Amino acid sequence: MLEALISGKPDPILVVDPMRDRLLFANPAARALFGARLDRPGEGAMRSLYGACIPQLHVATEAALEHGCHYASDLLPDGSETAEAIEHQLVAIETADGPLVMITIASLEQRRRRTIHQEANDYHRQGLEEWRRAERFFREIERENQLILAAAGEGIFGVNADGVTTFVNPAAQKMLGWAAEDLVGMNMHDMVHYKHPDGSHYHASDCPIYGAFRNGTVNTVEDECFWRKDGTSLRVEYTSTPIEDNGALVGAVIVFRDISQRKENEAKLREAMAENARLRERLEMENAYLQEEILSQANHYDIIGSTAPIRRILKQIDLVAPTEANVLITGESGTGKELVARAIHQASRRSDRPLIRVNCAAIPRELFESEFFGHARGAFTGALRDRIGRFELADGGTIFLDEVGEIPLDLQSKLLRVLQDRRFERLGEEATREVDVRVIAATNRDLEREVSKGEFREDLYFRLNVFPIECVPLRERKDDIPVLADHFLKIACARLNISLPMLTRANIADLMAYSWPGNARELQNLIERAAILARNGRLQFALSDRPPLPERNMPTLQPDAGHTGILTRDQFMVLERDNIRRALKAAQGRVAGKSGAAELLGVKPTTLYSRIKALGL
Ligand SMILES: Nc1ncnc2c1ncn2[C@@H]1O[C@H](COP(=O)(O)OP(=O)(O)OP(=O)(O)O)[C@@H](O)[C@H]1O
Repeated sequence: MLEALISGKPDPILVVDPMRDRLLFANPAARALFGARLDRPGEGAMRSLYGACIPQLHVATEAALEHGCHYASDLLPDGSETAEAIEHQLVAIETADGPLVMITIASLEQRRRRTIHQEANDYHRQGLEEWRRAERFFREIERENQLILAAAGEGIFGVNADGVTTFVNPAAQKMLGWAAEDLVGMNMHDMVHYKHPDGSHYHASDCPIYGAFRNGTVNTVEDECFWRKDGTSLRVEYTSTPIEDNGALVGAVIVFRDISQRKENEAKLREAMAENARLRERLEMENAYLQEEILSQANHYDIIGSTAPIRRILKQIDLVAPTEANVLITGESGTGKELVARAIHQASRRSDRPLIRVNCAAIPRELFESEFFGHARGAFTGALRDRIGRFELADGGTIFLDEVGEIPLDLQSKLLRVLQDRRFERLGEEATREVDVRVIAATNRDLEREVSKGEFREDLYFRLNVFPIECVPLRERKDDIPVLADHFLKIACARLNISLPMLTRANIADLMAYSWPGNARELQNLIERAAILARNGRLQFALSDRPPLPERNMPTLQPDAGHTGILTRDQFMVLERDNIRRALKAAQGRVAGKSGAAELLGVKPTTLYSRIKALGL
C-alpha cells in the first residue's frame, strides 16, 4: 500500500529500515536518480548511496525517529550529478516490525518551480472563479434590468445614433400594437412618429427624440402623438434622454406615456368646470334677482298697491307682526286676507315655524274637532290610527283660521279654550296637550252681526278680534288696478313661460271701468286668461258682458261730498272713452259726416280718429 502511494510521486522516495540499514523500497523517480546502485538492496544499501555523508544521514534519521519528521539540506547522495540544491525529508513510519523512514529527495529548484506553477494554477483557477462570479453578477443585473423594463408601465424605446430602434419594452409594444421584432432595427421616427396629430408630415429633422442624441439635450414633450400599427394615433408625453459612451453620443432612450385618458378627463373636467361656472353665474344672477325682488318687496310683503287702504294695511302689519296678538282680518272674498295673514306670519318671530292654514268653510261639520285637535285611534268609526290636529301641527308657529265665521257654535267653545288656556285634548283621548300657537283669523262675514244674531260667540269674537285689519275691496282703491294688473301679468307670464304682452292704456282703462266683485283674485284670473289668449302681444279683456260699474263707483265730474273734485289721468280717460263710445253708439258707428260722432262731440273727424286710436277703441 505504501508502495502504491509513493510510486506516482514526482520526487525520488526511498523507504528504509534504519535499524537494519536496509533499503526496502524506491519509487521510479528514485530509481531514475540512483540508477543501478539501487540494484544492491539489503543491508548497507544506504551506506552505498550516501557513503560520503553517512554521519549526516545518521543524525537526520535519529532526528526523524525522534520527532517524526526532519528536513536535511546537508545530505548529498554519492555520485550525485546534480548541482542543484536538494533537500531531504525524512518521515518516521511506525510499523509492527519496527520503525521505518521514508526519505523524499526534493530538488529545491524543481519544487520552487512546481510551487510557482501550482500557485499560477491556483491563481488561474481563482481568477476563473472570480470571472464566473462577475459573469453571474452581471447576468443577474441584466435579468433584473430586463424585469424592470418589462414591468415598467411607461413605454421605453432605445435608439442608436442613427435613430434606429435597438430596444423596445413590452409596454411600448402593447401601446403601439407593434411587436419588438417589427420595430428593432427600424427607424423609430419613421415607424411611430411620422405624422403630426393633424395628419401632416412630421420631418425627422424636427423630431425632439432625435434631438437628444444630435444635441445631447434631454427633450421633454408634453403632448404629441405616436402612431399605432393599425394607423390610429395615441396621445403621448415623452422624454428623450441622450446616451453617452466615452463622451460620444451613441443614441437615446425614450420613455413615453399614454395620456389619451388623462387628456379626455382634463377636457371633461374643463367642460364640467365651465358648466359649473355657467351654473354659478346663473345662480348668482338668480340670487341677485331674488335679492332685488326681496328688497323691492321687502317693505310691503308682496302686497302690491299704493293707495291709502293698502298703506294703512302695511302699517298695521308692521305694528302687529312682532307682537303675539291674535289678528282678525276682514274683507270681501279675494281682497288679500290670506296675503295679509302670511305677511304677518313672515314678519313675526315665528316665521321659521310653519303657518298652518285651515279653511273652516271646507271642513264637514262632524270632522271639525278632529281636524282642529286630532284624534286617537278608534275615537270614531273610520279613525283607524292616531291623527295629529292642526293646532298641534302649528305648535310654535301660526294657525290661520280662514273663514272663521263658518265654525259651528258647539265647537267655538273648544276653540275659545285653546285660545285662552293653550290646552286641548285629542278626540277620544283623556290626556291634555299644550300648544304655543298664534291665531290669525279671517272672515268675509260681518262677525259683529253674527254675534248679535247669536250665531257667533261673543267671547270668541273678542279673543280673535284683538287686532282687526280690514281689507278694502278693489273697487274702492281703483288706483291700485294698474300696478296690480302689471304685477299679475308678469307673474302669470313667468309661471306660464310665455312672452309678456303689452298692457296698453286702453287695457288699463277697461280694467278701471269694471267693478271687480271678485276683487284682486278676479283681476288675477282675468289677467292670466288674457295673457294666455293674447295675440301679437296684445291683451284683450272681455269685460263688456260683465255687470256694469255701479253708478256710485263711476268717476264723475260732480264728485261726492268730500271728494277733491280732481280726476286722475286714468279716471279722465275712462270718462273720455265712455263719452266717445256713447257718441259712436248714437251715430251708429259713423265718425265723420252729418250727425256723425265727431259732429256730436264737436270735434274734427281727424281728431276723433286719433282719439279712438289712442284710447284703443
Ligand atoms: N294687494 C295685493 N297685492 C298682490 N296680490 C294680491 C293683493 N291682494 C290680493 N292679491 C292676490 O289675489 C289673490 C287672492 O288673495 P287672497 O287669497 O289673499 O284673498 P282672500 O281675501 O284671502 O280671499 P278668500 O276670502 O276668498 O280666501 C291671491 O293670489 C293674492 O296673492
